[in-house]
Amino acid sequence: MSMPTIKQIRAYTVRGGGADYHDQGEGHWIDSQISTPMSKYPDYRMTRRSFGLNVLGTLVVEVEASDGTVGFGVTTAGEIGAFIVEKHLARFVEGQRVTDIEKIWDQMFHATLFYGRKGVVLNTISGVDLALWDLLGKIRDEPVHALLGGPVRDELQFYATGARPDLAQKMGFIGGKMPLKHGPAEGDAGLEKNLAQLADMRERVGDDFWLMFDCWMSLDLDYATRLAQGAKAHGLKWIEEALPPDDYWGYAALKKSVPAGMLVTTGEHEATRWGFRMLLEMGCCDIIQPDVGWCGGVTELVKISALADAHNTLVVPHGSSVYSYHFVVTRTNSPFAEFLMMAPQADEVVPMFNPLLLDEPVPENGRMRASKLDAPGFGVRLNPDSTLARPYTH
Ligand SMILES: C[C@H](O)[C@H](O)CC(=O)C(=O)O
Ligand SMILES: [Mg+2]
Repeated sequence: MSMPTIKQIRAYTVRGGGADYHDQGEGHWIDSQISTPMSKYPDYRMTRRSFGLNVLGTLVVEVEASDGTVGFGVTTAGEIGAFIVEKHLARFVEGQRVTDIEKIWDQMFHATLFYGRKGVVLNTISGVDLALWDLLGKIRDEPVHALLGGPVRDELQFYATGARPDLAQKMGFIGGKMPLKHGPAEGDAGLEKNLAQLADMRERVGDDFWLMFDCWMSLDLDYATRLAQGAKAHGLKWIEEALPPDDYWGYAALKKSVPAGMLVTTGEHEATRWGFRMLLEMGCCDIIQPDVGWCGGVTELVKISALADAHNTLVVPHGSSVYSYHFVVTRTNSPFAEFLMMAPQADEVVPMFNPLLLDEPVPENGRMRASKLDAPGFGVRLNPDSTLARPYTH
Protein backbone atom coordinates (compact mmCIF):
# COMPACT_ATOMS: atom_id res chain seq x y z
CA MET A 1 0.00 0.00 0.00
CA SER A 2 1.40 3.41 -0.85
CA MET A 3 1.32 5.64 2.18
CA PRO A 4 -0.78 8.83 1.79
CA THR A 5 1.04 12.13 2.12
CA ILE A 6 -0.06 15.26 3.91
CA LYS A 7 -1.73 17.62 1.46
CA GLN A 8 -2.53 20.53 3.73
CA ILE A 9 -2.27 21.78 7.30
CA ARG A 10 -4.70 24.43 8.58
CA ALA A 11 -4.81 26.30 11.90
CA TYR A 12 -7.95 27.71 13.51
CA THR A 13 -8.79 29.52 16.71
CA VAL A 14 -11.90 29.21 18.84
CA ARG A 15 -13.03 30.92 22.09
CA GLY A 16 -15.00 29.73 25.10
CA GLY A 17 -13.68 26.54 26.72
CA GLY A 18 -12.25 23.78 24.53
CA ALA A 19 -8.55 23.11 25.02
CA ASP A 20 -8.14 26.48 26.73
CA TYR A 21 -10.24 25.24 29.64
CA HIS A 22 -9.45 28.41 31.59
CA ASP A 23 -11.41 30.40 28.98
CA GLN A 24 -14.73 30.20 30.86
CA GLY A 25 -17.55 32.62 31.67
CA GLU A 26 -18.29 34.53 34.88
CA GLY A 27 -18.84 32.58 38.09
CA HIS A 28 -16.91 29.43 37.15
CA TRP A 29 -14.98 27.86 40.05
CA ILE A 30 -11.83 27.88 37.90
CA ASP A 31 -11.86 31.67 37.95
CA SER A 32 -12.59 32.08 41.66
CA GLN A 33 -9.87 33.28 44.03
CA ILE A 34 -6.93 30.91 43.44
CA SER A 35 -3.36 31.42 44.60
CA THR A 36 -1.12 32.28 41.61
CA PRO A 37 2.28 33.88 41.00
CA MET A 38 0.30 37.14 40.47
CA SER A 39 -1.49 36.98 43.84
CA LYS A 40 1.17 39.22 45.40
CA TYR A 41 -0.53 42.05 43.49
CA PRO A 42 -3.90 42.66 45.16
CA ASP A 43 -5.31 43.97 41.84
CA TYR A 44 -4.80 40.54 40.27
CA ARG A 45 -5.66 38.32 43.25
CA MET A 46 -9.37 37.66 42.99
CA THR A 47 -9.61 36.10 39.52
CA ARG A 48 -7.10 34.66 37.06
CA ARG A 49 -8.82 36.26 34.11
CA SER A 50 -7.85 39.62 35.66
CA PHE A 51 -4.21 38.98 34.72
CA GLY A 52 -5.05 37.37 31.39
CA LEU A 53 -5.11 33.62 31.97
CA ASN A 54 -7.60 33.25 29.11
CA VAL A 55 -5.86 35.48 26.56
CA LEU A 56 -4.67 32.68 24.30
CA GLY A 57 -7.81 30.66 23.58
CA THR A 58 -7.87 27.33 21.78
CA LEU A 59 -5.83 26.38 18.71
CA VAL A 60 -7.28 23.72 16.41
CA VAL A 61 -4.85 22.13 13.93
CA GLU A 62 -6.18 20.12 11.01
CA VAL A 63 -4.05 17.94 8.72
CA GLU A 64 -5.54 16.62 5.50
CA ALA A 65 -4.01 13.64 3.71
CA SER A 66 -3.82 13.01 -0.02
CA ASP A 67 -6.62 10.42 0.31
CA GLY A 68 -8.93 13.05 1.87
CA THR A 69 -8.67 11.80 5.48
CA VAL A 70 -8.53 14.64 8.03
CA GLY A 71 -6.90 14.43 11.46
CA PHE A 72 -7.00 17.18 14.07
CA GLY A 73 -5.53 18.18 17.42
CA VAL A 74 -6.42 20.91 19.89
CA THR A 75 -4.32 22.81 22.40
CA THR A 76 -3.94 26.17 24.14
CA ALA A 77 -2.10 28.49 21.77
CA GLY A 78 -4.77 30.61 20.06
CA GLU A 79 -3.82 33.08 17.36
CA ILE A 80 -0.09 33.01 18.11
CA GLY A 81 -0.15 29.28 17.57
CA ALA A 82 -2.12 29.68 14.35
CA PHE A 83 0.55 32.06 13.04
CA ILE A 84 3.36 29.64 13.92
CA VAL A 85 1.59 26.72 12.23
CA GLU A 86 0.66 28.53 9.03
CA LYS A 87 3.74 30.71 8.57
CA HIS A 88 6.46 28.44 9.92
CA LEU A 89 5.62 24.79 10.68
CA ALA A 90 3.54 24.06 7.56
CA ARG A 91 6.70 23.60 5.49
CA PHE A 92 7.77 20.62 7.64
CA VAL A 93 4.38 18.91 7.39
CA GLU A 94 2.97 19.31 3.90
CA GLY A 95 4.25 16.76 1.37
CA GLN A 96 5.48 14.35 4.07
CA ARG A 97 4.13 10.80 4.45
CA VAL A 98 1.55 10.44 7.22
CA THR A 99 3.99 8.08 8.97
CA ASP A 100 6.76 10.70 9.12
CA ILE A 101 5.76 11.88 12.61
CA GLU A 102 9.18 11.52 14.24
CA LYS A 103 10.96 13.45 11.47
CA ILE A 104 8.31 16.18 11.44
CA TRP A 105 8.59 16.59 15.23
CA ASP A 106 12.36 16.83 15.09
CA GLN A 107 12.24 19.45 12.34
CA MET A 108 9.52 21.52 14.05
CA PHE A 109 11.44 21.55 17.32
CA HIS A 110 14.86 22.35 15.92
CA ALA A 111 13.58 24.97 13.48
CA THR A 112 11.89 26.84 16.35
CA LEU A 113 14.73 26.53 18.88
CA PHE A 114 15.75 30.15 18.30
CA TYR A 115 12.41 31.37 19.69
CA GLY A 116 10.85 28.25 21.19
CA ARG A 117 11.97 25.46 23.59
CA LYS A 118 8.92 25.75 25.90
CA GLY A 119 5.64 27.62 26.36
CA VAL A 120 3.38 28.55 23.49
CA VAL A 121 5.73 27.22 20.80
CA LEU A 122 5.71 23.76 22.39
CA ASN A 123 1.93 23.98 22.83
CA THR A 124 1.73 24.62 19.09
CA ILE A 125 4.10 21.79 18.18
CA SER A 126 2.00 19.55 20.45
CA GLY A 127 -1.17 20.55 18.59
CA VAL A 128 0.40 19.60 15.25
CA ASP A 129 1.72 16.35 16.70
CA LEU A 130 -1.71 15.38 18.08
CA ALA A 131 -3.27 16.09 14.68
CA LEU A 132 -0.67 13.83 13.02
CA TRP A 133 -1.35 10.94 15.42
CA ASP A 134 -5.10 11.39 14.91
CA LEU A 135 -4.58 11.28 11.14
CA LEU A 136 -2.38 8.19 11.26
CA GLY A 137 -4.91 6.38 13.48
CA LYS A 138 -7.73 7.24 11.11
CA ILE A 139 -5.77 6.09 8.06
CA ARG A 140 -4.83 2.83 9.77
CA ASP A 141 -8.33 2.51 11.22
CA GLU A 142 -6.88 2.07 14.70
CA PRO A 143 -7.11 4.03 17.95
CA VAL A 144 -3.98 5.95 18.94
CA HIS A 145 -3.54 3.71 22.00
CA ALA A 146 -3.08 0.75 19.64
CA LEU A 147 -0.40 2.67 17.74
CA LEU A 148 1.34 3.23 21.10
CA GLY A 149 1.51 -0.47 21.90
CA GLY A 150 -1.97 -1.17 23.21
CA PRO A 151 -3.67 -1.02 26.63
CA VAL A 152 -1.98 -2.46 29.70
CA ARG A 153 -5.26 -2.42 31.66
CA ASP A 154 -8.98 -2.75 30.96
CA GLU A 155 -10.06 0.50 32.53
CA LEU A 156 -8.85 3.89 33.65
CA GLN A 157 -9.40 5.26 37.13
CA PHE A 158 -9.70 8.99 37.74
CA TYR A 159 -9.23 11.61 40.40
CA ALA A 160 -11.11 14.89 39.97
CA THR A 161 -9.76 18.42 40.01
CA GLY A 162 -12.21 21.07 41.16
CA ALA A 163 -13.63 23.11 43.97
CA ARG A 164 -15.73 20.26 45.41
CA PRO A 165 -13.87 17.04 46.22
CA ASP A 166 -16.81 16.09 48.45
CA LEU A 167 -19.10 16.00 45.40
CA ALA A 168 -16.41 14.25 43.32
CA GLN A 169 -16.33 11.51 45.96
CA LYS A 170 -20.07 10.94 45.52
CA MET A 171 -19.49 10.73 41.76
CA GLY A 172 -17.07 7.81 42.24
CA PHE A 173 -13.67 9.48 41.81
CA ILE A 174 -10.70 8.14 43.80
CA GLY A 175 -9.63 11.58 45.01
CA GLY A 176 -10.12 15.31 44.73
CA LYS A 177 -7.58 18.03 44.04
CA MET A 178 -8.51 21.53 45.16
CA PRO A 179 -6.99 24.78 44.03
CA LEU A 180 -5.12 26.49 46.86
CA LYS A 181 -6.83 29.78 47.60
CA HIS A 182 -4.38 31.93 49.55
CA GLY A 183 -0.74 32.60 48.72
CA PRO A 184 2.29 33.82 50.68
CA ALA A 185 1.27 37.49 50.33
CA GLU A 186 -1.70 36.77 52.60
CA GLY A 187 0.66 35.69 55.38
CA ASP A 188 -0.02 33.32 58.27
CA ALA A 189 -3.71 34.19 58.29
CA GLY A 190 -3.98 32.95 54.69
CA LEU A 191 -2.03 29.80 55.55
CA GLU A 192 -4.45 29.06 58.39
CA LYS A 193 -7.40 29.56 56.03
CA ASN A 194 -5.88 27.13 53.52
CA LEU A 195 -5.46 24.53 56.25
CA ALA A 196 -8.97 25.16 57.56
CA GLN A 197 -10.36 24.53 54.06
CA LEU A 198 -8.46 21.24 53.90
CA ALA A 199 -9.63 20.26 57.38
CA ASP A 200 -13.23 21.00 56.43
CA MET A 201 -12.95 18.93 53.24
CA ARG A 202 -11.34 16.05 55.17
CA GLU A 203 -14.25 16.16 57.59
CA ARG A 204 -16.69 15.86 54.67
CA VAL A 205 -14.95 13.03 52.79
CA GLY A 206 -13.65 10.86 55.63
CA ASP A 207 -10.19 9.35 55.98
CA ASP A 208 -9.79 7.20 52.88
CA PHE A 209 -10.44 9.62 50.04
CA TRP A 210 -7.38 11.29 48.48
CA LEU A 211 -7.17 15.06 48.94
CA MET A 212 -4.58 17.17 47.16
CA PHE A 213 -3.69 20.86 46.87
CA ASP A 214 -2.88 22.42 43.48
CA CYS A 215 -0.69 25.45 44.21
CA TRP A 216 -0.31 26.56 40.57
CA MET A 217 3.35 27.76 40.80
CA SER A 218 2.44 30.27 43.51
CA LEU A 219 4.47 29.48 46.66
CA ASP A 220 8.03 29.77 47.91
CA LEU A 221 9.96 26.97 49.57
CA ASP A 222 9.35 28.19 53.11
CA TYR A 223 5.60 28.59 52.64
CA ALA A 224 5.26 25.30 50.74
CA THR A 225 7.12 23.46 53.52
CA ARG A 226 4.94 24.99 56.23
CA LEU A 227 1.78 24.22 54.23
CA ALA A 228 2.88 20.60 53.76
CA GLN A 229 3.72 20.22 57.45
CA GLY A 230 0.37 21.71 58.51
CA ALA A 231 -1.50 19.59 55.96
CA LYS A 232 -0.07 16.31 57.27
CA ALA A 233 -2.64 16.20 60.08
CA HIS A 234 -5.39 16.33 57.44
CA GLY A 235 -3.93 13.59 55.27
CA LEU A 236 -2.88 15.62 52.21
CA LYS A 237 -1.85 13.06 49.57
CA TRP A 238 0.21 15.42 47.43
CA ILE A 239 1.25 19.03 47.09
CA GLU A 240 1.19 20.03 43.41
CA GLU A 241 3.17 22.64 41.51
CA ALA A 242 4.08 24.43 44.70
CA LEU A 243 6.91 26.46 43.14
CA PRO A 244 7.60 28.25 39.85
CA PRO A 245 8.51 25.72 37.13
CA ASP A 246 12.12 26.93 36.77
CA ASP A 247 12.91 26.44 40.46
CA TYR A 248 14.24 22.86 40.11
CA TRP A 249 16.46 23.47 43.17
CA GLY A 250 13.45 24.51 45.25
CA TYR A 251 11.54 21.38 44.23
CA ALA A 252 14.50 19.16 45.13
CA ALA A 253 14.60 20.79 48.58
CA LEU A 254 10.82 20.60 49.00
CA LYS A 255 10.77 16.90 48.22
CA LYS A 256 13.24 16.39 51.10
CA SER A 257 11.28 18.56 53.51
CA VAL A 258 7.67 17.35 53.13
CA PRO A 259 6.36 14.94 55.77
CA ALA A 260 7.02 11.25 55.11
CA GLY A 261 4.40 9.77 52.82
CA MET A 262 3.30 13.08 51.28
CA LEU A 263 4.03 13.28 47.55
CA VAL A 264 5.43 16.21 45.60
CA THR A 265 4.08 16.54 42.05
CA THR A 266 4.77 18.97 39.25
CA GLY A 267 5.41 19.36 35.52
CA GLU A 268 2.25 20.62 33.82
CA HIS A 269 4.14 23.76 32.73
CA GLU A 270 7.29 21.84 31.80
CA ALA A 271 8.04 20.71 28.26
CA THR A 272 10.19 18.24 26.32
CA ARG A 273 12.49 15.42 27.42
CA TRP A 274 15.12 18.03 28.31
CA GLY A 275 12.86 19.92 30.73
CA PHE A 276 11.67 16.72 32.39
CA ARG A 277 15.23 15.46 32.58
CA MET A 278 15.92 18.33 34.99
CA LEU A 279 12.96 17.38 37.19
CA LEU A 280 13.90 13.71 37.17
CA GLU A 281 17.66 13.91 37.59
CA MET A 282 17.41 16.52 40.32
CA GLY A 283 14.94 14.41 42.29
CA CYS A 284 12.28 17.14 42.23
CA CYS A 285 9.10 15.12 42.60
CA ASP A 286 7.34 11.79 43.01
CA ILE A 287 4.94 12.19 40.08
CA ILE A 288 5.51 14.15 36.88
CA GLN A 289 2.43 15.69 35.26
CA PRO A 290 3.18 16.56 31.62
CA ASP A 291 0.26 17.96 29.65
CA VAL A 292 0.24 16.13 26.31
CA GLY A 293 -1.08 19.28 24.62
CA TRP A 294 1.79 21.37 26.01
CA CYS A 295 4.84 19.14 26.57
CA GLY A 296 5.45 18.31 22.89
CA GLY A 297 2.54 15.99 22.09
CA VAL A 298 2.34 12.21 22.16
CA THR A 299 5.68 11.82 20.34
CA GLU A 300 7.50 13.63 23.13
CA LEU A 301 5.38 12.27 25.99
CA VAL A 302 6.46 8.73 25.13
CA LYS A 303 10.11 9.77 25.55
CA ILE A 304 9.43 11.72 28.74
CA SER A 305 7.61 8.70 30.12
CA ALA A 306 10.47 6.30 29.34
CA LEU A 307 12.85 8.66 31.12
CA ALA A 308 10.51 8.80 34.12
CA ASP A 309 10.24 5.02 34.19
CA ALA A 310 14.03 4.74 34.43
CA HIS A 311 13.86 7.12 37.43
CA ASN A 312 11.05 5.12 39.12
CA THR A 313 8.79 8.12 38.82
CA LEU A 314 5.09 7.97 37.96
CA VAL A 315 3.61 9.90 35.02
CA VAL A 316 0.09 11.20 35.57
CA PRO A 317 -0.58 13.66 32.76
CA HIS A 318 -2.23 16.97 33.44
CA GLY A 319 -5.77 17.31 32.04
CA SER A 320 -5.89 17.06 28.24
CA SER A 321 -8.82 14.66 28.01
CA VAL A 322 -8.62 11.97 25.29
CA TYR A 323 -5.05 12.92 24.47
CA SER A 324 -4.07 11.77 27.98
CA TYR A 325 -6.37 8.76 28.11
CA HIS A 326 -4.88 7.13 24.99
CA PHE A 327 -1.46 7.44 26.60
CA VAL A 328 -2.33 6.52 30.21
CA VAL A 329 -4.04 3.28 29.19
CA THR A 330 -0.81 2.10 27.51
CA ARG A 331 1.66 2.71 30.37
CA THR A 332 2.24 0.76 33.58
CA ASN A 333 3.92 3.79 35.19
CA SER A 334 0.76 5.84 34.62
CA PRO A 335 -1.65 4.17 37.03
CA PHE A 336 -4.53 6.70 37.07
CA ALA A 337 -5.67 9.83 35.25
CA GLU A 338 -6.86 13.34 36.01
CA PHE A 339 -10.33 14.59 35.21
CA LEU A 340 -10.92 18.35 35.34
CA MET A 341 -14.40 19.22 36.51
CA MET A 342 -15.57 21.78 33.99
CA ALA A 343 -19.11 22.28 35.31
CA PRO A 344 -19.12 25.84 36.72
CA GLN A 345 -19.89 24.62 40.27
CA ALA A 346 -17.95 21.32 39.91
CA ASP A 347 -21.18 19.53 40.69
CA GLU A 348 -21.51 17.29 37.63
CA VAL A 349 -19.33 15.53 35.08
CA VAL A 350 -19.20 17.34 31.74
CA PRO A 351 -16.67 16.68 28.94
CA MET A 352 -13.36 18.36 29.74
CA PHE A 353 -13.05 20.16 26.39
CA ASN A 354 -16.72 21.05 26.31
CA PRO A 355 -18.19 22.31 23.95
CA LEU A 356 -15.52 21.85 21.27
CA LEU A 357 -15.53 18.09 20.77
CA LEU A 358 -18.19 15.50 20.00
CA ASP A 359 -17.91 11.90 21.29
CA GLU A 360 -15.51 13.02 24.07
CA PRO A 361 -15.71 10.18 26.62
CA VAL A 362 -16.15 10.98 30.32
CA PRO A 363 -15.64 8.83 33.42
CA GLU A 364 -18.65 7.03 34.80
CA ASN A 365 -18.47 6.36 38.53
CA GLY A 366 -14.86 7.63 38.34
CA ARG A 367 -13.85 5.02 35.75
CA MET A 368 -13.66 4.50 32.02
CA ARG A 369 -13.47 1.20 30.16
CA ALA A 370 -10.49 1.06 27.77
CA SER A 371 -12.94 -0.06 25.10
CA LYS A 372 -14.44 3.46 25.19
CA LEU A 373 -11.26 4.55 23.42
CA ASP A 374 -11.50 2.12 20.53
CA ALA A 375 -12.56 4.46 17.71
CA PRO A 376 -9.89 5.36 15.08
CA GLY A 377 -7.43 8.15 15.95
CA PHE A 378 -8.33 9.88 19.20
CA GLY A 379 -11.98 9.02 18.55
CA VAL A 380 -13.35 12.55 18.79
CA ARG A 381 -14.90 14.95 16.26
CA LEU A 382 -14.96 18.73 16.11
CA ASN A 383 -18.35 20.10 17.09
CA PRO A 384 -19.75 21.69 13.90
CA ASP A 385 -21.49 24.31 16.10
CA SER A 386 -18.10 25.72 17.20
CA THR A 387 -17.17 28.97 15.50
CA LEU A 388 -13.69 28.40 14.12
CA ALA A 389 -11.67 31.29 12.68
CA ARG A 390 -8.65 30.88 10.40
CA PRO A 391 -6.66 34.07 11.06
CA TYR A 392 -3.70 33.21 8.78
CA THR A 393 -3.15 31.14 5.64
CA HIS A 394 -0.02 30.14 3.79
C1 LIG B 1 -7.05 24.14 39.31
C2 LIG B 1 -5.73 24.62 38.84
O1 LIG B 1 -5.48 25.89 39.33
C3 LIG B 1 -5.61 24.65 37.32
O2 LIG B 1 -6.64 25.44 36.78
C4 LIG B 1 -5.67 23.26 36.73
C5 LIG B 1 -4.47 22.47 37.11
O3 LIG B 1 -3.41 22.97 37.39
C6 LIG B 1 -4.60 21.02 37.18
O4 LIG B 1 -5.63 20.48 36.78
O5 LIG B 1 -3.66 20.39 37.63
MG1 LIG C 1 -2.07 21.49 38.39
